[in-house]
Amino acid sequence: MDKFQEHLANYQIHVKEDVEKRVAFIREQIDGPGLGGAVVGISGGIDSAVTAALCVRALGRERVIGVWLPAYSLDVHALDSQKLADTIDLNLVTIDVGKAYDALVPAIEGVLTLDDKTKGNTKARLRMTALYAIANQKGYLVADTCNLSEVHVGYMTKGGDGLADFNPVSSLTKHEMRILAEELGVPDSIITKPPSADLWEGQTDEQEMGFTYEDLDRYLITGETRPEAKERIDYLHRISEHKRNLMPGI
Ligand SMILES: Nc1ncnc2c1ncn2[C@@H]1O[C@H](COP(=O)(O)OP(=O)(O)OC[C@H]2O[C@@H]([n+]3cccc(C(=O)O)c3)[C@H](O)[C@@H]2O)[C@@H](O)[C@H]1O
Ligand SMILES: Nc1ncnc2c1ncn2[C@@H]1O[C@H](COP(=O)(O)OP(=O)(O)OP(=O)(O)O)[C@@H](O)[C@H]1O
Ligand SMILES: [Mg+2]
Repeated sequence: MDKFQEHLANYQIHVKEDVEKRVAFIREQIDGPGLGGAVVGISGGIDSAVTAALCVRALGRERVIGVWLPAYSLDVHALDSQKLADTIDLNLVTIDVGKAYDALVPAIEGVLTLDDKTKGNTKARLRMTALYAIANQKGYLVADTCNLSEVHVGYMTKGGDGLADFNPVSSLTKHEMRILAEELGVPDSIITKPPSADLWEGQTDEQEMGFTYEDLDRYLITGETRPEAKERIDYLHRISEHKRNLMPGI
């Protein structure tokens, strides 16, 4: 077993304690300021599944709202979101942001043409708007789902999935998320699905980032990885500093 595998095996041994630590953190975030509960965007992917499962464990079904927010999203993700809700007893609602997207994009394109990435980021920022409307109205907090691997390279939309009120998974690499997902009873189809932002057709995280989660997580856990991957990870980390330290001011 190499250093990376040893680290993951050790995480597996301590995963139950880790669940308790994260559940306590969520209770502190919500009950500390006397708030009502948490709202989580549910995409059918593993990061939101783990985040929602932790929130339900911490707060109970009545104080967590999961929101499926389709905008030309794939059916497979809708099915997985429902499967997750049935499995972890999550109160799941749907808000279609497709119509808002269809109205907003042509209005912006009256000024300038948007490429697929910018349009995709616009979807993510519309989702943020819907989640905050719920949190605002109910006195809830928005849960962030970005894991350590994504945050390290800035693989999230600024003001979209990169904006929330607290994050119960921010110290976990993607590989640790998979171990935690199994512990929390997240359905297998969600755990084994290739990670995707689903912001445009055919998008996958690893293809867009230009390295694998194994390359990235090995680097985060051991400090070493393939030289070509290291160069690109360091580059993405450098240019995404502004997403980890929001709004410098003077
Ligand atoms: N140096 C700087 N200082 C301060 N602000 C700076 C900046 N450079 C750019 N910015 C600002 O940041 C903006 C660019 O950031 P942003 O809007 O995020 O856009 P960008 O980083 O170009 O794209 C977001 C990336 O995250 C991926 N993503 C998004 C959502 C979910 C997931 C997923 O894993 O599921 C992945 C998406 O596929 C894409 O590759 C610029 O328009 C500018 O406003
Ligand atoms: N269709 C959607 N409905 C609701 N929330 C969404 C949707 N798409 C994305 N999100 C939100 O944006 C977050 C970021 O997406 P991301 O793809 O990184 O995570 P994920 O889908 O949970 O896991 P994975 O990385 O394995 O795809 C999601 O966790 C979720 O909170
Ligand atoms: Mg996803």
